[in-house]
Amino acid sequence: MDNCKVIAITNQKGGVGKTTTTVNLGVGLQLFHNQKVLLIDADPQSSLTVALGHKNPDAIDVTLSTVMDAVIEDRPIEERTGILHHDEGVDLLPSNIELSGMETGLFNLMSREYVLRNYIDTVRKDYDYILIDCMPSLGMMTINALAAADSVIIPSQPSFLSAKGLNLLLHSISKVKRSINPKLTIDGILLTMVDSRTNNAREIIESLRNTVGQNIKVFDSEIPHSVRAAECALTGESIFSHDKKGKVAAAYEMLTKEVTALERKAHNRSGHDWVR
Ligand SMILES: Nc1ncnc2c1ncn2[C@@H]1O[C@H](COP(=O)(O)OP(=O)(O)OP(=O)(O)O)[C@@H](O)[C@H]1O
Repeated sequence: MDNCKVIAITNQKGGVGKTTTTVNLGVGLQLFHNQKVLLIDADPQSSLTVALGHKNPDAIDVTLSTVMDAVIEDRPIEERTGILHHDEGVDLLPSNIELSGMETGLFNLMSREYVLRNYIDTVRKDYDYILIDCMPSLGMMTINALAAADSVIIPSQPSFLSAKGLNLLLHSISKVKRSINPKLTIDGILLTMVDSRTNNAREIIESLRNTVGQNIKVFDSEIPHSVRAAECALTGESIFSHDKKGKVAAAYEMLTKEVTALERKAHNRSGHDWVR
């Protein structure tokens, strides 16, 4: 057994802060908790790859689709194939447009849900955390991410957290849990781009915490809306480099504490079970 935790950062809605959360949670886990982190870009749009400074993903030869292809073809994967190192101490498995062809090809395979998981099994011994930045859909790549993950973090803007959207996502998660990955859990919903200047922002959040929060953890950390966060993707760095004293950096640092605390709880619980 290794100690690696694989987290899928997912929401079928686009533009809710999945990529920004993947970058800043990942770099924050390295920076504040000294964790070894791999970030996987599971979206052919490649926003994570771009956000970590690779302005032209299509020029990258070896990507997630290369290693998934090797799994499908049953070819051996050499250590660190395709993995790039970022200056801020995290590793990245990039993606580019080739991943969209891969997603279509998966449909004809027998064990199509397990391709990413089989790849991750070959690298998880090297990391404490693997974060998967999912694409904004509930298609086969996202199913692969959920099949490979130990848990899920759902970023959402408070005003976009519709009951319908959330139910759809929870339905997919529970389907994957039932049929292919019984250990899958939900770490929580992360409220992003919170704009405290709008009059009713607090009311919406309080009402969410009282309703959705009854069934699913809503992280205490709330990521504020800030132009400094949006700038990061353009400069290829995390908020901790770009604006380390700002409110977004503080919020993501707090999220790293909540996420690592979840691990300690799970650890204590399993120790307890073992004692019993
Ligand atoms: N806290 C924030 N404040 C202001 N802008 C933000 C914040 N977080 C993210 N953004 C910006 O909002 C946009 C969407 O964010 P991001 O790319 O992280 O979302 P996403 O869910 O990954 O999108 P997609 O579904 O397209 O992959 C980006 O332009 C990003 O820079």
